[in-house]
Amino acid sequence: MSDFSSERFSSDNGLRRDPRAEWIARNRLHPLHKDMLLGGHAEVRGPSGLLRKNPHGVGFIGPNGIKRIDRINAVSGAITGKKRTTEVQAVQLPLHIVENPDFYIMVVADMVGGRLTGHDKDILGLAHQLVTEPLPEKKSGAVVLVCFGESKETQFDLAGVDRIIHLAGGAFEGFSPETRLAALEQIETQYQPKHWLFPDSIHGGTDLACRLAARLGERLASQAWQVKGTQTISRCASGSQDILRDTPRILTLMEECADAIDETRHQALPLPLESVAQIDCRLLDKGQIAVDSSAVPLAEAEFILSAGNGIHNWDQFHATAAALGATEGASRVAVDDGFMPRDRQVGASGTWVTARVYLAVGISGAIQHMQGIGQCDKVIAINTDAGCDMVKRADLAVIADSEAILEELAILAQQYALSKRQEEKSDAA
Ligand SMILES: Cc1cc2nc3c(=O)[nH]c(=O)nc-3n(C[C@H](O)[C@H](O)[C@H](O)COP(=O)(O)OP(=O)(O)OC[C@H]3O[C@@H](n4cnc5c(N)ncnc54)[C@H](O)[C@@H]3O)c2cc1C
Repeated sequence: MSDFSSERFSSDNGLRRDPRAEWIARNRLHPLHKDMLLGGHAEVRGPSGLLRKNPHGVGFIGPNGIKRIDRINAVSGAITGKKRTTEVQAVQLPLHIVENPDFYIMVVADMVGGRLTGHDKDILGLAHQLVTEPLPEKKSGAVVLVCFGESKETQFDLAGVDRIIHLAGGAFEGFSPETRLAALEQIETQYQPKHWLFPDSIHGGTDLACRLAARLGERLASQAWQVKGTQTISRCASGSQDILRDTPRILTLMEECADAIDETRHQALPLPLESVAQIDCRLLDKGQIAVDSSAVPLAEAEFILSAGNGIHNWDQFHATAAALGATEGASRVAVDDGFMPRDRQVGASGTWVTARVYLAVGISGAIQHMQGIGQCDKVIAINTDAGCDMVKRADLAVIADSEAILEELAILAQQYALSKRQEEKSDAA
């Protein structure tokens, strides 16, 4: 593997130029050109011997003093995969340390599908605004994430989590508001948080916030979208009016109430919690039931089958999505051509998705599309072009005609469903 340094030291410690590295840096079409830029080389010595600054390179410090980091998965992801981006961020961002916090702000996250949602991240951003608000005495606060059930999140540190209380295990899985409330009461007793922040959402945030407020005998602010110190603005009258009120201790917050954290890393240290009291639950979660996958909003879908310009048989695409139980997505071209509705568009000008599996069929991987799938766990590409950006980004790629692969997929899904039904029948017998 080549060493991409354009400068080397000679035996007498004088600076020696590497003409090959300089040539690669100048030649955009060279296969190693992008690796060189991503290697953190913000400066390259030009042919005249002058140092040339590369404003697009990771690590370049702009005129405003801000260091450029690789924040979108699309560019680096297309070349080196998602992991590379994570590494770059982890190295570049300064660590925010809270030694001995005087107070805590609790953020109770929805964690849909076991990962922080965009909504959760906005609230973590708002929690940091509340922490840094000027206080009469010089006090330091920490943002604590409280989350329940299985977690698949790997980037708590990048989302602004100073401390974390993670309650997993049978009692906290699924719909378990009574045990979760008992845990929140325990946290209240142990840490007396300055604020409790919840997502104003149908995923459990609003429900849990109302239960906690009722249990503590406090009034909460619901649908809050701006919190400025002692004053909070909440939406009311079906979203047609705002009301200004004093900031209470418990708030349910709307999406985009603040910017998510993206300039710092945080410690995400576990915060100890004494054992939660056993309670007799009157609610019993008997598991999930199948829903119509086509009715699931894209932003919440766990498994997306996405169609691009490489789909030529749309009936087959819809049938395969139904057989796989996948939510349908699309590239902008598929939407603009009228094959898919606008609310199914994935990407910069569509929906940013966070699926566990994103299956891109006949999608080339334009930057605008890649921006929308940056948070997906696993990307699978089906494409006839082995060199396209979607194939480079994908964790698994199938280089073949979309129609042939979708046909096989539909057959396999039907066979699986049939064998499941037969198993159930024999179990019942
Ligand atoms: C301001 C702006 C905003 C935009 N926002 C978005 C956005 O939000 N979302 C978005 O998606 N785009 C967006 N775009 C458009 C984007 O730039 C691309 O044009 C678009 O994503 C391309 O869609 P595509 O990959 O489906 O089509 P194409 O680029 O045409 O790619 C089709 C792919 O299908 C493959 N293919 C062809 N035939 C087959 C076959 N039989 N089997 C398998 N594979 C096949 C080809 O190899 C190719 O890779 C935006 C553009 C602009 C300018």
